[in-house]
Amino acid sequence: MPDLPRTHAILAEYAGRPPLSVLRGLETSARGLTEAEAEDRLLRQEADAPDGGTGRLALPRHLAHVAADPFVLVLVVLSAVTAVTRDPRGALLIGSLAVLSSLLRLRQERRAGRAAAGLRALSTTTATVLRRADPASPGVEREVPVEQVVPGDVVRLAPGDMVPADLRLLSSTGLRVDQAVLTGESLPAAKRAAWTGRPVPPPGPDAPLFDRPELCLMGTSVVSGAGTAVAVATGPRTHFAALQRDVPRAAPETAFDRGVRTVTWALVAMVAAAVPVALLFTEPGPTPWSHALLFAVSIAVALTPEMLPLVVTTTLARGAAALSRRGVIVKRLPAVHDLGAMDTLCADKTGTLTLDRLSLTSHLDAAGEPDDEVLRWARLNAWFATELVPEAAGDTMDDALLADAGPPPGDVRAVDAVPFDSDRRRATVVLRRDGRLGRDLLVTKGAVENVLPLCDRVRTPRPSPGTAAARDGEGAAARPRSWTTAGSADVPLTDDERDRLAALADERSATGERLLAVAVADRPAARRDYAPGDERGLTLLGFVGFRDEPDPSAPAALERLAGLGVALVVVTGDHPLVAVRTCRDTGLTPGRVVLGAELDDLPDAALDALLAPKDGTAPVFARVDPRQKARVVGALRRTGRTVGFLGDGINDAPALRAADVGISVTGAVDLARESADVVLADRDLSVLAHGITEGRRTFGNGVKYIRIAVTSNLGNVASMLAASVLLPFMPLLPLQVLVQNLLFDLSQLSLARDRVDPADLRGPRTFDARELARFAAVFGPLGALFDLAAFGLFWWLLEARSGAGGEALFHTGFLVENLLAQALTLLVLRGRGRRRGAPRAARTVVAAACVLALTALLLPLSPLAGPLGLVPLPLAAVPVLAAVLAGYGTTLVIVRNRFLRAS
Ligand SMILES: Nc1ncnc2c1ncn2[C@@H]1O[C@H](COP(=O)(O)OP(=O)(O)OP(=O)(O)O)[C@@H](O)[C@H]1O
Repeated sequence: MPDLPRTHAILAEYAGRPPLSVLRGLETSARGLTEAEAEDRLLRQEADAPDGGTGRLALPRHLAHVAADPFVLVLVVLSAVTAVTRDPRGALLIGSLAVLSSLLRLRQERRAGRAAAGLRALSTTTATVLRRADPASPGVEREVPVEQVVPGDVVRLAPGDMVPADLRLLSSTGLRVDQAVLTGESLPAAKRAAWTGRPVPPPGPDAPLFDRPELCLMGTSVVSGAGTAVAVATGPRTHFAALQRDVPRAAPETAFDRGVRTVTWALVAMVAAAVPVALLFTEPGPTPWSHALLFAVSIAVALTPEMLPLVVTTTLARGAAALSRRGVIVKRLPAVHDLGAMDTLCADKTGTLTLDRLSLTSHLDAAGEPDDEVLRWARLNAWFATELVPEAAGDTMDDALLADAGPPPGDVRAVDAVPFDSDRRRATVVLRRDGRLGRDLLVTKGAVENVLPLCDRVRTPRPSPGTAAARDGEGAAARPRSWTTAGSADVPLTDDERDRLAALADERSATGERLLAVAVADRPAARRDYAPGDERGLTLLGFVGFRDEPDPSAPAALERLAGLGVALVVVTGDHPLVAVRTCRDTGLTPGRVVLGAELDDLPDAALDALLAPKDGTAPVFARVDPRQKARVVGALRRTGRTVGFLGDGINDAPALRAADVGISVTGAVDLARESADVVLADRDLSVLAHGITEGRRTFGNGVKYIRIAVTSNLGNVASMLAASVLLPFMPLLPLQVLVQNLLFDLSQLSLARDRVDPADLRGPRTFDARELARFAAVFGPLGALFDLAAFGLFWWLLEARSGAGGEALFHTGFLVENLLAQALTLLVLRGRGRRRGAPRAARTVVAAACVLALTALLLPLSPLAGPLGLVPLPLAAVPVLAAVLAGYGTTLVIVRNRFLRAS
């Protein structure tokens, strides 16, 4: 794969050349590649990819990764030490354990990987390319998965698109690209294809490529405007891929990662402490030094829940599969858990609290009276904005404006646009009309606060508006009566008038109406591209109003979320009064309303204080831009919350990435879906509630495994250490410790399929290392106590003191008792008990416990008994085992119930 200087050189070569020369160099045309050429290039591209284009780890590399696991390495070392101590059979068995556990993990991870890839494929990002059936045919737009874009493809860019390759622009309108992934710069950069006719010097080897206006690099995304470009480099050959290889960036840590890290470190500390303690305990007496070391290391292994990665992957994969059946696609497996851990959901209001079906409700002049003229200008703006930038952002408003409108008059055309974006909250088109040589007319519509300050004149109301227009018979999209803004009707905008207009807008917003201001400016035609700086000196014409009805299902869904312990924080780009009204209409009690502009002046500490939960209300953030949305999410996380962000727009992407779990919807723009961890088939809060419950179920079973494994291992190790002090020989051979550990771990894999107590689904759940420690501190010693009781009984009853045969008997008795006790532990500690309303254990768990118990009883009679150093138990052992286990089972249930009552 090319390195960074090489990708730089390839792009630099194409950057300075005229478009035609670029197309020739890539052996393509402005009408795109033919299907056959594209297929040919794709085959070559896939053959070239290190993973064969699957995106998954190749088998040998995956195997190497699994084999490098610390626990496997410990087993390998143990096997080597055993071989050195002249026990080849033991060495072979330990070696087989290493191979078995690696293969098991490999199989499970590949299965989970396949399932996750399948789920990701359900929400793939696509690119729009031009392809031709044959060289003579015209280019036709086709949506293809991003991985199928090949060099030479002509790509169309629209707002919300991820740039699918390294591209050289051929044409563009108001294109602005977010390059934060490459530059860290949050403000979008303007891109243009402009070719001056003279070759531009290519960028030097140190000049950053993202500075070049004619290059759009993979990894960046389109914020506004449109463009057509040709792909120069794709996939692993892009500048972004080379950059990643050079400086791999760690993904931000999620709630799930944090939890696993805490538990893992706690266990590593315990293991590290166990080895010297075990050595200390085994040193005296006749035990050879090498055996003592072996025993110490096997104790360390016994303490480690080595199946943790496997159990976690299995439970998550099962959770993800269950979610996909309910229309929730998980793109990153740990997001299943993060969904369950979420305690705060940030969402905008459109489509979450409202139906997202905007309808046009009013068109008013500056006095607040109905005026068709205003509607005509607003429609011209919407029509041409959509024409120039086909998938323009904020198109729900444009759609509503154009719903019953015909085409604009034939003598009007758009020459340029400064497209909508969430920072400016307005859209401008530049129109020319036949016969008006040398004049451009700017038509701007946008949020009242973002348009009014750009106006210095206002068109005064006309008498009996609407009637004249109706008589024109030109239809709603016809040319407005007065094309120029000059004339007696336009007067300078005074401060008093500004205040009055703002008050008028507030009054209507308070009813929930979403208002856009409409303004125009007549100028001498410009000979360059228009930019946001040209939106000034406008004449305000009036307003258009829309309504987005509250979603009738929202109150019930919000109640369900509240019942699950998830608080909603509304974060919207809309007007504060509209936001408050919508909250009230859906049964939410809005707390303090914070505007985006206020947010910028608020230091972190003040923001954190503002976010602290107060009297059941949550603050509402209104008129916030994309960066401010992300800041709110970051602040919530800082205050210890686990935050989900639900959004579908370009303006939501930074917040989706900043959240613990970014949630988007199938119909969202590519950028939003790409930035999300979870994609919902429908933007429906009750679907999300299902997702949260499933996440908690998954988490609940993972936690069960960790609790039971840590507790039981801790108990075992304690009893073995105690026994090694009391006995003149090791209580279990190292190999026996490992076999016992492996059998128990295998049985615990069944927990991935267990039922979960309803109590565990009620609130947000995260790993709680302290709770885990308390649990282990109570149940670990309890297990050890009964193990020691079994020792005592075996000691006297089996007369284990008498010679080597006695040792083997003791080992066998201890191993069998231990495994049977673990089967009981599995069944008892998995839940809260039937009397507390907990569901019965799943059949798989019961079966696993039975298999474990049967294996324990049959192992000493099997052919494996010899290599494992086991002997058949005498009949006298049966009552001992029965008494100890009956006592253990009963005590375990009693203590569990007490423990649960106390916690
Ligand atoms: N097509 C458009 N043309 C002009 N102005 C628009 C257009 N779409 C939206 N606006 C203005 O920009 C504001 C912010 O829009 P943005 O898309 O950031 O958030 P929103 O859709 O209003 O709110 P929400 O966050 O609830 O989805 C809108 O409230 C509106 O005033």
